[in-house]
Amino acid sequence: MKRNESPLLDAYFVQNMHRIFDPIPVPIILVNKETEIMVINEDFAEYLGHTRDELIGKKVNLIDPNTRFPYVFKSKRPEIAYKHKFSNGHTALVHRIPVLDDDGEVLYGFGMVIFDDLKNLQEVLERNKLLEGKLSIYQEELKNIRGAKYSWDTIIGNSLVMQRVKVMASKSAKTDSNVLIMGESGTGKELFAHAIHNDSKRFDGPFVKINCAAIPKDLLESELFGYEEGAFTGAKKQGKIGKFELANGGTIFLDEIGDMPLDMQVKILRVLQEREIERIGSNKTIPVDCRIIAATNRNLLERIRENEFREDLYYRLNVINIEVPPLRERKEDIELLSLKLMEKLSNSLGHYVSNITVEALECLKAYNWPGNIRELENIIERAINMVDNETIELFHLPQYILVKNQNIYTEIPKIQNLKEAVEEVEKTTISNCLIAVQHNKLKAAKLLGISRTSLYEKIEKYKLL
Ligand SMILES: Nc1ncnc2c1ncn2[C@@H]1O[C@H](COP(=O)(O)OP(=O)(O)OP(=O)(O)O)[C@@H](O)[C@H]1O
Repeated sequence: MKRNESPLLDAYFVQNMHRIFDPIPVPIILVNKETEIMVINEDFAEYLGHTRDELIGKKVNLIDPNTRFPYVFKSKRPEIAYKHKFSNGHTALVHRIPVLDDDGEVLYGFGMVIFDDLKNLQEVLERNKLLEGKLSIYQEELKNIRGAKYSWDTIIGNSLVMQRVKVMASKSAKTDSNVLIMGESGTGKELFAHAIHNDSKRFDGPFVKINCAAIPKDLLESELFGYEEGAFTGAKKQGKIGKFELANGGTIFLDEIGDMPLDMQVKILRVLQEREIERIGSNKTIPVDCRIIAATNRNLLERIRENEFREDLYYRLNVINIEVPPLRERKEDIELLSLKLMEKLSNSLGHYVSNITVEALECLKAYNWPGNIRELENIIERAINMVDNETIELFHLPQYILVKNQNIYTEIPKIQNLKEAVEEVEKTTISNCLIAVQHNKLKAAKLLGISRTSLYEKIEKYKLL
């Protein structure tokens, strides 16, 4: 069509344009350069409260005095998502687009209502904002629940053995091989698993932990693999996603793997080999892409000899072996650990304790720590609760540690005058007694063989409240 030819005269063109515009479910209009309405779809005509025949050929400003087509033709720039108030009172979001020829001259104006009621749009936007807000809260929560909490910095210990273990563990973080972490209970195996995940290429994915010893045998399979709707009596109606699926893209930490029942060991082995699972009650296989870190405080070779652990599973898991040493083999770490734990626990208990006496520290170092760092944590927490000022002293430590370390009193003799020494014994005895009877003063006075008044006086004197 030539530029000067009026398209209004071309009924065939208009008819065809209506064929295109009418099925489009948003109001659309095409005006010529004189701003006369050439094409308008049924939706728009209805929106303006007219029939299409009433509108075709009319100057658009007669129908809508607020029209901005003249400005758009002048600027030759499209107006995208502009707010527009129509003469019928509707406020909408509209596009106004000038159609230019090869010389940049205006041919037509194309208009379109993209949102016909701004009040609704506001609601949609607010709902969307609310949903986005909620989503980010849940994503954050999920990250906290499923993410790994600890990094190398949170693993305290500078002893040579710990440095070696950390180097080994950080190397393992750079691979995707299975890792088996061994060590006594409370040595920090879980901390290592978190740190490896956090330092691996999967750090952004989930870190999913399952304690194989804590979950009843019958539930372990459904926890690990999930189940389909109605898979067994008592199953949740909508089914359940298992830990392996949850860990997809991340790491699954199989804690206490040495206590896993033999029948489950077979199933785990299959997942390690096939990298796929089947939910209970389904025979559909689901591929899973997760790294496996297992931990145990058991001697797995012994368990294999006792036919309690599968040898093939052991070798599958034990690609990288990390042995976390017990605390008694790294006593050099006790001071740093105690100070850091004091800092951490003071914060959570809201009672600031920052020092420990040499005697108390020596006593901690002389103990053999069967419960490892978990036990040290408990003892520090207990002491913080007993301390009046900012220093943990010998008598803040539990009796069983003091008894086991009686030799340290002879090894490090402390010269005191007799009055001070008697007072120290008195203070410790009363303090221990009060803890033993949970601060029941009547009971304590009876056990100590003194009057209640005298007990109150001594409590005050030694600030034992
Ligand atoms: N090196 C460390 N630095 C700081 N805290 C530690 C360290 N090792 C262990 N802990 C703390 O000791 C406690 C026990 O650690 P963790 O649960 O990792 O031990 P575990 O070896 O996995 O024990 P279990 O075999 O009983 O599961 C945790 O509270 C942990 O924060």
